[in-house]
Amino acid sequence: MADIKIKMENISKVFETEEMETYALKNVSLVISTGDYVSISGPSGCGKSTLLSILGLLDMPSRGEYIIEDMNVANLSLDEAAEIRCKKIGFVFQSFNLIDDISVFDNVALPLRYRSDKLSVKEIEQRVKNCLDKVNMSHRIQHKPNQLSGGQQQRVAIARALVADPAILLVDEATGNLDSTTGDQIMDLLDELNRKGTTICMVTHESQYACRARTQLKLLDGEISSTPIQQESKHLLNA
Ligand SMILES: Nc1ncnc2c1ncn2[C@@H]1O[C@H](COP(=O)(O)OP(=O)(O)OP(=O)(O)O)[C@@H](O)[C@H]1O
Repeated sequence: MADIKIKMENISKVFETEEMETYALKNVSLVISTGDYVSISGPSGCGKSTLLSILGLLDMPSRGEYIIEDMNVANLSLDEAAEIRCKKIGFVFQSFNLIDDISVFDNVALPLRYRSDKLSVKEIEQRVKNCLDKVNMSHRIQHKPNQLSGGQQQRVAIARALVADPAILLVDEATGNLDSTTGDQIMDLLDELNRKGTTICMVTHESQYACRARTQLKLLDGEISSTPIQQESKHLLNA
């Protein structure tokens, strides 16, 4: 049986104000195994961002179980969540969120420098170079982000997301700021990273990208509305 990276059971998220309760997620259950490639799609307001925020420990569920690599993470304090997020989650956003004042090298090194367990300078250098190789950006290591094209900036952002060797890469509309050709190239890169072993969970509203994923989840009104095109493996939903 494949290694389970992520397991959610009956995750619900309710946003409460004095006047009303909004159920953004209702009893969502899913399993993501090592090497999976999962897409999450659905109409505006169906809960995609909420699910990604909870997967990425940016927000906590109201109810339910959330396990990352055997660790129960459903009820962490903000500080605990930040520490685990740093080590276990790689994020790629629509806006590349790179820092323009520092080099590509330093942007990619950032997640390693903010960890509580410090790595040696040499190890940081090796990891950064290795990740820039993976995304074909080694030739721009001393450039600043604003000297790069949009597609190149997204490649650097992907390298930064991979540098801490996370359990999973969470991708939020990675192609939203790119023209279609560059967007396709970024998707090709994600496909390649997945073929080489990176576990990916991606939110997209583009059906031609969603269907590249092996497991395609559709959300509707906070619930998983369709089971994936099921493979022989363990991407079981609502188990
Ligand atoms: N902070 C909040 N307070 C109250 N309701 C919220 C809050 N955040 C999200 N919601 C509600 O939760 C539901 C899911 O929102 P979410 O942002 O996850 O949807 P989405 O699928 O990502 O939408 P989009 O594709 O438009 O970005 C929506 O009905 C939204 O109005």
